[in-house]
Amino acid sequence: MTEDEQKLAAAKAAVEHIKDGMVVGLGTGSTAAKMVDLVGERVKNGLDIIAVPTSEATARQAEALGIRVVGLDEVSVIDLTIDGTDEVDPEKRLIKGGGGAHLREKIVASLSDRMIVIAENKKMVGKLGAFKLPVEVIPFAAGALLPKMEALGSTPEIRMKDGQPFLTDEGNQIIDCAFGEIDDPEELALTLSTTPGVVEHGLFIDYADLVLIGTDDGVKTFGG
Ligand SMILES: O=C(CO)[C@H](O)[C@H](O)COP(=O)(O)O
Repeated sequence: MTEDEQKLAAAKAAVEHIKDGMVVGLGTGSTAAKMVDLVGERVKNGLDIIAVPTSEATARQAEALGIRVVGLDEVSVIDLTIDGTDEVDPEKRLIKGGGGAHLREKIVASLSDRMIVIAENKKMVGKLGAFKLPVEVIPFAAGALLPKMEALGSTPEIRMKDGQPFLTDEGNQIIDCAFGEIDDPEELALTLSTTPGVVEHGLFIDYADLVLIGTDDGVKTFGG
């Protein structure tokens, strides 16, 4: 199975959890995009749901597929959010934000009754940190935060796009922090969350309920 096929298999398994009447959070990224396509097919076949997208890109995709999209202020509860990940460890802790959408993704996930994470096999890791941890910061503080990220044990770099700092949907910048291995994700998450200028980091701890991993031997699940 190619990585794309593994992503699709995980996305298919996740979409089966969506039922009529649900408010569904739609993640961001290439795996989430496959899931959104599948949701679009089900909507065309009569599925009645409301969707809360986690990025402008996902909103555009969902709208083009005829999925009813609303903002957070229009729903009182999100029943289920389905999103991709950059890494997931055996305790269902995640690194997200490779696509730069982790701020909205975390807000939507935090307001959801349930989060299903979908990914291809290589995203499953024993220890988080090989993927550079994305840290969203306000542009005013970006340069000043680089030494702080270094002091935490990482090699930080400001994410660039077309020769300019990459800007998130909220107009912030991202510092990608290469840790190699993160020994204590909870402690790092707390430190980052209490650092002035940091808007949100890509560590998702206690967010994922069910993880669906596409593998050559079918979709592996852990959690519930
Ligand atoms: O967190 C994310 C975006 O901010 C994505 O879910 C993550 O980067 C995985 O993306 P992909 O499915 O393209 O590998």
